[in-house]
Amino acid sequence: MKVAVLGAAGGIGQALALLLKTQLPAGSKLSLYDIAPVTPGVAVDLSHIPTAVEVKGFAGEDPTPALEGADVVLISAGVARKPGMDRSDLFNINAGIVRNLVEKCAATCPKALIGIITNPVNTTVAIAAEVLKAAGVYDKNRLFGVTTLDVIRSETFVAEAKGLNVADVKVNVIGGHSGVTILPLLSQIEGVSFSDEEVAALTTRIQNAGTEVVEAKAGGGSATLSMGQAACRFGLSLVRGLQGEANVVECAYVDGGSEHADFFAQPVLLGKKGIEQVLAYGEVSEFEANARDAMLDTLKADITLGVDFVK
Ligand SMILES: NC(=O)c1ccc[n+]([C@@H]2O[C@H](COP(=O)([O-])OP(=O)(O)OC[C@H]3O[C@@H](n4cnc5c(N)ncnc54)[C@H](O)[C@@H]3O)[C@@H](O)[C@H]2O)c1
Ligand SMILES: O=C(O)C[C@H](O)C(=O)O
Repeated sequence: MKVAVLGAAGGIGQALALLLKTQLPAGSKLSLYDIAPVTPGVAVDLSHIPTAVEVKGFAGEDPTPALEGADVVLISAGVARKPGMDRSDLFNINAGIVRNLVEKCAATCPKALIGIITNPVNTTVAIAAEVLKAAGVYDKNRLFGVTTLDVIRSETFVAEAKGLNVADVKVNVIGGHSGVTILPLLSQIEGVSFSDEEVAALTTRIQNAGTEVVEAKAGGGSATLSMGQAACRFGLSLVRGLQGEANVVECAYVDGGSEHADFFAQPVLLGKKGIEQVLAYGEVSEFEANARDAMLDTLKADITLGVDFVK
């Protein structure tokens, strides 16, 4: 199994690469690419960790050597937010970066599963889909917006608020990955109940958690370590699915035939070809149904921006 990380010298990329080096199955290959010249050095550094995962690093303008034979490509290349910015403010720079990198994926590893981390995810995933379509290699079951950070934040915050063992808390997060488009389905969590005030406060905290980190880092970037962990969890789930493990389910932002929008985050069953089955997200409360319906204009506009960028 070969996993490529594009943007591997960045805050997320290095954390993710470290976690993958220590957690990918024995015999895997880890391929690191970034325009930053330090990238081969990041690979040398990681290669001294005693695990049976081979690491190679590539820098420069062309990611092709890093992508050859890749089964999974995780893309975190691009710029991150600073205080006062919205994720959509990253579009001008990151749209072109994602387009160019996905063009290379289409040419070099068209069957790879691609996970897009680069913001604004609601839009960059639509860009990736259009690029793959233009290259004639689009398979909606192989493209994912990585929204796992919203899931792990929800699980952490709920466990904290209710005094639960976080390992026992599972939360579906649907919609997209920005502001009101992030919708944790708190009503579905087993064994807990929330007041209306608690639901409103927790939902807002989860939706604003990225901003919480951006402000705490005070100009030094956005979430990198928690995102590294989230991307590692998601990447390992993709690998487990490819290896034929049963019942691997993650929420992700996908082209899953949703009635709500062309791309929508919801649970998916992962398998040997990527998405095996898009799963229903289940019953929602009145609060959640209203929040879901209220997000759709924003989500659809984000998607259209991405489609129009490529067309
Ligand atoms: N999906 C999520 O939940 C989530 C969470 C956190 C951050 N993000 C996003 O991830 C992205 C990366 O964040 P970060 O904190 O790692 O940023 P960072 O600035 O630390 O790292 C970005 C890396 O991308 C590299 N890069 C830039 N252009 C490139 C190109 N054309 N080809 C290859 N590499 C290139 C840079 O050299 C840098 O090493 C941002 O867009 C951020 O908003 C997404
Ligand atoms: O908030 C950001 O800009 C980064 C990321 O999308 C996050 O949710 O932490």
